[in-house]
Amino acid sequence: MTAPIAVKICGLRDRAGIDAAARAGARYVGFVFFPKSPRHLTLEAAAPLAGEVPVGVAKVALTVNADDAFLDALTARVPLDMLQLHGAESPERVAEVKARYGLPVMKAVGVGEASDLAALDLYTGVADQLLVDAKPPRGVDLPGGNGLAFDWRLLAGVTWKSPWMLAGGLTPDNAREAVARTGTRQLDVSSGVESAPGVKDADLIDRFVAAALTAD
Ligand SMILES: O=C(O)c1ccccc1N[C@@H]1O[C@H](COP(=O)(O)O)[C@@H](O)[C@H]1O
Repeated sequence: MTAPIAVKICGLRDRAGIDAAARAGARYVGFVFFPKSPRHLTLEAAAPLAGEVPVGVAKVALTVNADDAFLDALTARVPLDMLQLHGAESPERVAEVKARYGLPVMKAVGVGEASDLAALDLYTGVADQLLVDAKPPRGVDLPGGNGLAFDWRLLAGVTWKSPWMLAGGLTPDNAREAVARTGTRQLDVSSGVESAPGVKDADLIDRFVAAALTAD
């Protein structure tokens, strides 16, 4: 049986964004803990926000090469359902984080060309989920959240044993095409549902989720 399509809205920073994502039918909401990002949240800001997320919507914390001290503080203060590791974390580090915090881990891998896909195999069976994102262009500081897509044709005929999400440059206008071209059952979006960097737009969130959920 084909899994139903699930949507993650990442980079939420306020109650209005959480409400919009939950109302639209998102399955996951993401909070970014990376100071260089326009979507960065402090632990102090994130804790009450995470507490507002309705039951049934998974709260995902995105970190980039975070050390144990930060993850200890994050997991102690913010109620979470999943950790998203979006840096250069090795498979060993993913396994360590999973064991230490007892939370499911999603590992992001940047894809720009066919040879990048091999890295995803290293995390299959180690991470609970894979996140197949666009590789950032050279010189760009953010490892994700750049609103750029990769060539989805690279995924033709590719499958992984672990559940996976597609990310990178998704928008309300290309969500259906992304599902059709890649066969993904999970979509992760940030920039494509914003009116400005870090500012989520309820109408775009609505349109994105509606497009994704009716993509079949
Ligand atoms: O959103 C960010 O600011 C961010 C910062 C650091 C790492 C990842 C980040 N976002 C993730 O990137 C992808 C794609 O985002 P976009 O839709 O292309 O803007 C997504 O997984 C976000 O969770």
